[in-house]
Amino acid sequence: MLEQITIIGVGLMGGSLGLAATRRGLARRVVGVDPEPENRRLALEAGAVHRAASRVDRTVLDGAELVVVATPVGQTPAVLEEMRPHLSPGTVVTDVGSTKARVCALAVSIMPPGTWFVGGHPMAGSECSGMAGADPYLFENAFYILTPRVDTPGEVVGRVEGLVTGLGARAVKMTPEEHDRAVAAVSHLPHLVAAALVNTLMNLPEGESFVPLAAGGFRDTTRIAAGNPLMWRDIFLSNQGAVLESIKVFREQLNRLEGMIAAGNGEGIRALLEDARAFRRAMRDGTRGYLPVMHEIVAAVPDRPGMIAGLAKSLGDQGINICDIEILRVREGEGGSIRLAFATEKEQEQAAVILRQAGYQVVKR
Ligand SMILES: NC(=O)c1ccc[n+]([C@@H]2O[C@H](COP(=O)([O-])OP(=O)(O)OC[C@H]3O[C@@H](n4cnc5c(N)ncnc54)[C@H](O)[C@@H]3O)[C@@H](O)[C@H]2O)c1
Ligand SMILES: O=C(O)C(=O)C[C@]1(C(=O)O)C=C[C@@H](O)C=C1
Repeated sequence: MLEQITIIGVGLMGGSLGLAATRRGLARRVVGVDPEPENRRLALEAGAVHRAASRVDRTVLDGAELVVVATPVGQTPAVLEEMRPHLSPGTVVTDVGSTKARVCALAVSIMPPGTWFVGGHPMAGSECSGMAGADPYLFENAFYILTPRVDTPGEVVGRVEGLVTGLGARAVKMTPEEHDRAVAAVSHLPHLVAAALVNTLMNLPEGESFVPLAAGGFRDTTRIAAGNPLMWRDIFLSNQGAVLESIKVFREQLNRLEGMIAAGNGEGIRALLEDARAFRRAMRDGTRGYLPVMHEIVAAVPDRPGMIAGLAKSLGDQGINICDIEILRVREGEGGSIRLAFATEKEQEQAAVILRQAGYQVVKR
């Protein structure tokens, strides 16, 4: 257990980290710094921090073996500068920012001798912001990228890895440049496409009147467009090269599809969609990438009070753990469908049998 972790920026990520760190006993004391009074109040009230301060000074950094910077990436260099005169030798600083090359390069010149900076980025989050959106389970099973320099001592990297595993996440190491190219494709491009989808709808002459018709497709592809604009502005600007490279490839894909639709090239469209489907399905099946394997069923249930509790109890009584649950559709007063996910195929099969025996209509996915 560490003596003290100090978190600079107790918003969604910093607050979630504080909640997980205090609940899991990762440090004797967690100190938070945030200029927003509401975030400090909520962080203290929720037990994410033991002490909250409005600005960085010696008192918040003294005794901290680990400092986590969880501010928008545009603020991180200024925060490191602010901390610099107060950092004692041996202190390890990490961050949770979504881009790494720029901040890691700047940190080399800002960090005083005897102190260390190890870049970090949890691949988990949400479209919420501030302490109000914080979640103690946010890091559970998430991949957490670390970008240590080659000359960083093993015990320094080990201290940050200890935090990562302590939070329930899984550490993956790469260079800041590899990180930025990868997240440009898997996170930054999807965000800007989601924003462009929403703005496309709003810019159609009758776009607003179409909104009530939007179903799962629009909802699933645009959830992230509700994210914090200032945070995302900083991300795009601090990963300009890799984001522009991803946009170029995306534009080529869009042009190809446009050309095929204009030419009535049905075979070309089918082949292109076939490729996308095969790749996306392989991701869900866990044969590709980092998405956890999920074994799902969809149960049709009547719309009655206590229905979800009853369903969960039938499975819980048989020792079956539900990993994920989602209400897909509801017809008021009649019924709806619920998606349940399990860690193993065996549990999926057992759950389907139990729920069918209990009278539910069940399909495996
Ligand atoms: N939101 C996500 O899904 C997500 C996921 C992974 C990483 N990140 C990264 O995590 C970082 C924080 O994002 P977030 O979603 O928690 O944002 P947030 O807006 O919820 O939290 C940021 C916090 O930093 C505080 N802050 C701003 N300037 C500060 C300063 N100079 N000193 C101290 N505190 C300051 C703000 O008051 C706010 O509470 C960003 O760098 C972001 O790129 C976000
Ligand atoms: O909203 C989510 O579900 C996220 O995980 C957010 C998300 C992402 O693009 O996947 C957003 C920014 C990050 O830096 C990491 C994660």
